[in-house]
Amino acid sequence: MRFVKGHGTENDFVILPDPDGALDLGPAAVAALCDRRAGIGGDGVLRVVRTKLCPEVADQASMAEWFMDYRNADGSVAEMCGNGVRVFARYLVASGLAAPGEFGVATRGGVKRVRLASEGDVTVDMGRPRVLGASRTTVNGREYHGLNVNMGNPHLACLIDDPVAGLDLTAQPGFDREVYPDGVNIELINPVADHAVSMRVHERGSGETRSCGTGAVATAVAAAHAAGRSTGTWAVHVLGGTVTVTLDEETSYLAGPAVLVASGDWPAVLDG
Ligand SMILES: N[C@@H](CCC[C@H](N)C(=O)O)C(=O)O
Repeated sequence: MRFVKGHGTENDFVILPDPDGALDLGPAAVAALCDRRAGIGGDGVLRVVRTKLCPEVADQASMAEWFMDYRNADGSVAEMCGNGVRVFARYLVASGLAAPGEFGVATRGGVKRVRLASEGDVTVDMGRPRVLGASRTTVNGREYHGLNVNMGNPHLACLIDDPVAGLDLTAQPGFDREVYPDGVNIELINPVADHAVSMRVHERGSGETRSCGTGAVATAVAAAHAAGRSTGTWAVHVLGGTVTVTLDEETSYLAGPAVLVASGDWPAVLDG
């Protein structure tokens, strides 16, 4: 199996080209690939497969040739991955499967339009965030309150007073299972300037990651909400860099770097 490794602000992925849908990718194989000591290592897997070959998204085939089949590091399936779709687009262009410019990518959360040149930032139209009320989390015994934001996948975005730099997100934070029956991605946020925030994230299925694109949009939504706004552009500083989120009346945009760093075979095929 060929693989390519890439990341968006250090939210890192193993990309598996599978144009004809030949791979049988179970949770155990995904977890083995993502293992940082015994595998390649990653926060998730992006399988690259023709949309029309996948019954779960075949209705998107007329709008998007390629389906981003996203899996978390523990092998679970998620609806969307904002950094993943940007890295996926970078891979499509770099491998000649798509031309630079603007095109659609099929995801379990619907078609996402991406915009990129051969180099530079990748921007994705993330759709309209759905704000579903308030909820709370417990991190190392401290309770934090935040906004339930759905980006196709579930988020709890909490503005907090403690500096995010000092948080320990090693353990699974507590959350309300009635609000989030399928689990949740949890963002903890400090405003650092006007329209700029620092964010740490604990992702469903992957643990703490160094960035999360859907989480960055949820973060901007929570920051805007706290400021009594619904539109504007926010810089979201994460452990792996900075992404930019723009909210307008209709939709949201996520922009930032997306790079490919290596390729190889799994399991290793060695000469000699
Ligand atoms: N890192 C991603 C989100 C990946 C999916 C998430 N862990 C979930 O289970 O919903 C992003 O950049 O959005």
